[in-house]
Amino acid sequence: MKTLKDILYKVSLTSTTGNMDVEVKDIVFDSRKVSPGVVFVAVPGTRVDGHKFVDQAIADGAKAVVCEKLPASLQEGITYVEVVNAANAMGIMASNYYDNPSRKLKVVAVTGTNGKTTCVTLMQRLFMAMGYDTGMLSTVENKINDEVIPSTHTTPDSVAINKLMDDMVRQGCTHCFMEASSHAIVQERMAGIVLAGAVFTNISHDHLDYHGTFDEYIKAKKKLFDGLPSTAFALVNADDKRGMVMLQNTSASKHTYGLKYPTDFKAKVFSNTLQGLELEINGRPAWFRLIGEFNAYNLTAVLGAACLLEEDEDEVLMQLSGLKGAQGRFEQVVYNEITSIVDYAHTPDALENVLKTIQGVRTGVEKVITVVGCGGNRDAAKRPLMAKIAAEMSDKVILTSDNPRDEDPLEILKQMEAGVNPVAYKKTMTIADRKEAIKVACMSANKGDIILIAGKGHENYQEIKGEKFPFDDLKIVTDLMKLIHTEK
Ligand SMILES: CC(=O)N[C@H]1[C@@H](OP(=O)(O)OP(=O)(O)OC[C@H]2O[C@@H](n3ccc(=O)[nH]c3=O)[C@H](O)[C@@H]2O)O[C@H](CO)[C@@H](O)[C@@H]1O[C@H](C)C(=O)N[C@@H](C)C(=O)N[C@H](CCC(=O)O)C(=O)O
Ligand SMILES: Nc1ncnc2c1ncn2[C@@H]1O[C@H](COP(=O)(O)OP(=O)(O)OP(=O)(O)O)[C@@H](O)[C@H]1O
Ligand SMILES: N[C@H](CCC[C@H](N)C(=O)O)C(=O)O
Ligand SMILES: [Mg+2]
Repeated sequence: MKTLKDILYKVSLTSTTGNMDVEVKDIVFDSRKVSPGVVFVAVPGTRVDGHKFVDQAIADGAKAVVCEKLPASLQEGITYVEVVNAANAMGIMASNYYDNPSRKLKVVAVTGTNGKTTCVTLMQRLFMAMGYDTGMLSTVENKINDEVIPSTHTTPDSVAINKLMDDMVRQGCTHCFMEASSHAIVQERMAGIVLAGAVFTNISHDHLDYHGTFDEYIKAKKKLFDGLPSTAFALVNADDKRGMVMLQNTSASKHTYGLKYPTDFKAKVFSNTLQGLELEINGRPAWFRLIGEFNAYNLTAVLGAACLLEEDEDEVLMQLSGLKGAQGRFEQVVYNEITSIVDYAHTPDALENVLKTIQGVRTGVEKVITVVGCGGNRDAAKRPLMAKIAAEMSDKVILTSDNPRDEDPLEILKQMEAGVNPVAYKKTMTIADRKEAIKVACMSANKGDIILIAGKGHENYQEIKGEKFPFDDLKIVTDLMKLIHTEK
């Protein structure tokens, strides 16, 4: 078992009081999960300050406390460690506790507003297809080879990341592909993780509720690149205005990908249909099962990362060509010649891209019917924008609920409606009940039409006031289509 001194290696300390040789049973940052013998780390949060729970943690058996501010009175027999940044210290401690598993793997992190899950899913499947044992940390699921470990966040907390990576090492994995959300970067969930590479997909409007300004949001993404070691690669989308910004202060080797400018990894779209994408990628023609120009970016990023990990380009392209996209990303069900698409587009940029793709592949006079909502307790500024885009780019729009959480669904919908241009009122309606909204979309569709159900993708719940009720867009639309469109 490791001692407190062992796991504090490389943490910036302000002061220590008590026995540093105390054995550590676990690292815990939630007082409600404390058991005897653990180290409790007090982290200032967005709702409460973890320092408030130090006494509770000790009462429940914590042997040591790591904090940014010492309590007014210290208890006998407890070790107190004062640090500059508790979340950062916790990441380093977690890495030490698990013997730095990220150093035993090639870890590639993908950041950006959209495309992270798609990229890491493709990367993990690609490396599995090429014969490697690999792990993945993503929004949809965490994986160690084929074993699925349910995911609670896009990027787990630092203790969970290290535990998962330790399991990956134990199971013989050589690579781990992970999403780096901006929340995780700001909250130091990846402190102590050694990366072999980082990829930037794009940045657009999201999470301003959390970051405050767009500049702060950009800074959060950039921090990932600023912290890369010189042994790592940094691969960025050169077509995104902020791609080069990410490279400004990195010590890593710098690489670009894109569709528009000369880049290290470059693609051109030959054709884009509901069956797949035909690209010229790094000068070679190749066919892929994914749909939409945005996926041409994702595929090029994946090709780039694999080449920078020194894989053979021909082999990569051959394997990549056979792969399916991630669950809930442009998933299609065709019933009675009506195509229903479930997609996780939950930002204005993603919604616009998906609708552009649909507009690009429609062949005739068929209608595009969009069902979309915006999450509660999340960035409110995207609500009118998403409704505006949906109304402008569809023939019929049904605004509905998407995880209202603690907010009033009707209030969220009012904010969405405010973005709809009056000329589009006629084709827009609001139905708060998401199942009812999908049903009306199915009833309005005729042969050839395309229904887009956006925002929830793989999610199998609707979160209302702290409770998650079962809800699965794909299953609901499939059942409703059969019910409504089976010819009698
Ligand atoms: C806004 C946000 O990111 N919150 C995360 C944050 O919680 P918080 O700062 O609100 O914590 P808090 O409730 O204020 O508590 C502060 C500290 O006191 C501790 N505490 C609290 C209560 C108590 O009784 N005892 C106790 O010890 C808490 O464990 C915590 O350490 O730290 C927690 C522990 O790591 C996270 O679980 C939590 O994620 C919440 C659930 C969440 O919804 N996060 C989302 C926004 C998120 O992280 N999303 C990104 C993806 C976004 C994207 O699409 O790009 C993700 O990576 O998943
Ligand atoms: N490269 C891209 N550029 C723009 N939009 C994209 C891109 N890739 C995917 N999208 C759109 O964004 C949606 C979310 O994609 P994905 O889940 O891969 O992103 P993510 O970054 O992991 O999102 P999250 O932050 O919620 O985890 C997709 O359903 C699709 O509509
Ligand atoms: N990772 C994103 C997912 C949003 C998905 C959407 N369905 C919602 O609930 O708002 C978030 O937590 O903001
Ligand atoms: Mg994701």
